[in-house]
Amino acid sequence: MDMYDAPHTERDVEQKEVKISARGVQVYYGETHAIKDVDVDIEDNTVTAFIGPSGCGKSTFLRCLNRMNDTIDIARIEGEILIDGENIYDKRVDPVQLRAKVGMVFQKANPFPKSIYDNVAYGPKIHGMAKNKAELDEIVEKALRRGALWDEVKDRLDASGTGLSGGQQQRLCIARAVATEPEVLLMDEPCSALDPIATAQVEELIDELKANYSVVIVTHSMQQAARVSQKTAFFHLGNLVEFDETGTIFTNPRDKRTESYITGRIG
Ligand SMILES: Nc1ncnc2c1ncn2[C@@H]1O[C@H](COP(=O)(O)OP(=O)(O)OP(=O)(O)O)[C@@H](O)[C@H]1O
Repeated sequence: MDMYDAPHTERDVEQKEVKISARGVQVYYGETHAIKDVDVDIEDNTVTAFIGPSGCGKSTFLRCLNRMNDTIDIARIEGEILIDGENIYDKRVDPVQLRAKVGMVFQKANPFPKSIYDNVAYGPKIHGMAKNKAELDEIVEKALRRGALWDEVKDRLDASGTGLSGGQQQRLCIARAVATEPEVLLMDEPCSALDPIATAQVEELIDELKANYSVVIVTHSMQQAARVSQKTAFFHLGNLVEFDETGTIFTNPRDKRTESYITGRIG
């Protein structure tokens, strides 16, 4: 085979814009050095998976991306994280505004004990996104559609969010997160409490969300990382060991530690 017959190569992989740039990030919890000098560029319109053995720092690093670690007294962060070129740790950045731009979905669905409508309307209300009820209705409908939940709840928007099934609650939390028009969505093991059918629905939704957001997902399931992500970062003992196309990480990793993890020898 000569070069003209060469199969599609990496050059054909579409280059997306960098949304988040981390440089020299260190995180300490008291004496524990949880994240060690991490550099990474996370792209827009891409699902990026963080994988690695328990305690390797995946959630810690995820929480750095919307300053959720600020809420942990003993946590100390060094280095720079830029979103659209702006350092999110700059003193002028308001963490509340930042978290509207960088939404988060947690392991366990945590709807407020309020109606489905109010769960989604809450963020847009506090951020003054709607001038009147009609505009708020529109925002709520759009967010519930983005959360792939609208058809299931449109006739019972006044019912309590906590009365939905686990999978529906998680999609409600995704709808709540997208209602404030974020640009980045962070998901910390969003399917770990869901059954296989609800997991498949949420995974399908994650795939759709990448059209509008940069999505970063922490997962313990390598199958899930392989199914939903285009880029994968492998963490080990606080180090970002390898970051590449998901296909490369799972079929041709460069580092022995990555190989051991994906073949089940560590973790
Ligand atoms: N709030 C905290 N206070 C003190 N230490 C913490 C805190 N959160 C995490 N750590 C420590 O930081 C390290 C990284 O933890 P982290 O939860 O980020 O790992 P992880 O890869 O997400 O783990 P898992 O897969 O088990 O959720 C661990 O040593 C953990 O014990």
